[in-house]
Amino acid sequence: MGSKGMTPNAVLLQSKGLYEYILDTAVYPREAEPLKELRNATASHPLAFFGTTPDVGQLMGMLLKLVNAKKTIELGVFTGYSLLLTALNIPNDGRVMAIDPDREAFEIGFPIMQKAGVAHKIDFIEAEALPVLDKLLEDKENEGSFDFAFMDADKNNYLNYHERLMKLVKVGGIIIYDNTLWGGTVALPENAVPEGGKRLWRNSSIEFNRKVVGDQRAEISLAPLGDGIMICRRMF
Ligand SMILES: C[S@@+](CC[C@H](N)C(=O)[O-])C[C@H]1O[C@@H](n2cnc3c(N)ncnc32)[C@H](O)[C@@H]1O
Ligand SMILES: O=c1cc(-c2ccc(O)c(O)c2)oc2c(O)c(O)ccc12
Repeated sequence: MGSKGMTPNAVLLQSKGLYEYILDTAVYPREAEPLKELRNATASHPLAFFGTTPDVGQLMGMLLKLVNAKKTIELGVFTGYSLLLTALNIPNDGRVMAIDPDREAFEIGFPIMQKAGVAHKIDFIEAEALPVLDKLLEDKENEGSFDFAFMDADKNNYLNYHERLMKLVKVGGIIIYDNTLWGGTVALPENAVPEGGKRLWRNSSIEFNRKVVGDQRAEISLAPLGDGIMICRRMF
C-alpha cells in the first residue's frame, strides 16, 4: 500500500509531497507485511487517523533494537499498529504490556498479531492506564524493570504518565511520547486554535514539552516525525 491519497493526516510536514516521498521511498518498502495488513484493516475505521504513523513506527523499531528491548509497556493501543510493531521488534521471549480501556479496537488488530506469530508476547490490559501504573509501582520489583515505553493515550495526562514511567523504565531505557507537537498547534497563538479538545491538548502538549525539557533525568529529542514525538532516555 503506497501513500497516494491516503497520507496520514496527523502529520506535520507542510509539504505533502515530501512526506509521501519519505513514506514511499523509505518507509513502506521496508514495512513488515503484518503491519501493512493491520493498516489496511484499520483504514475504514472512523478513527483510522489514531494509528501511529509508519514513519514513527520505523524509528521506534530501530530504537527497540538499539536498546535490546525485551520488556516494554504501551499506553494507548487502539487497533494495535504500534503494539504489533513492538511485538515484531522484541525477542521471542520478550513481553509488551499494552493498556487501553477499548478492547473492541484492539480486537480488530489481534487476529493479525496471532497470524504474525507474536500474540504470545502481548499482554493486553483492558483498563485506564494511570491506576495500572500506580499498581505496578506498589511493587518495588517493577521499578526500573522496563526497557522501553510508548505513550499514546490521553494527552492531558502525559505529565502524570511521565512521572510514573520515569520510575518504571530502567536507566538507559527509552520513553516515546506521541503527538507532542499536536498538529503544529503548539506553535500557534492560543486564539488561533479552536476552543475545546484541540485547544486543551495544545495547552497540555506545550506544558508537557516545557516540563520534560526541564527534566534533568532525561535526555530528549523532540522530533518532527508523524505528529511529533518526544523521545526520552532515562539518564539516572
Ligand atoms: C491515538 S490512539 C492509540 C493509537 C495506537 N498507538 C496505534 O498505533 O494505533 C489513543 C488510544 O488511547 C486510548 N486511551 C484513552 N484514554 C486512555 C487512558 N486513560 N488509558 C489508556 N488508554 C487510553 C484510547 O482508547 C485510544 O485507543
Ligand atoms: O484526534 C486525536 C485524539 C486523540 C486522543 C487520544 C486519547 C484520548 O483519550 C483522547 O481523548 C484523544 O489522539 C490522537 C492521536 O493519538 C493521533 O495520532 C491523532 C489524532 C488524535
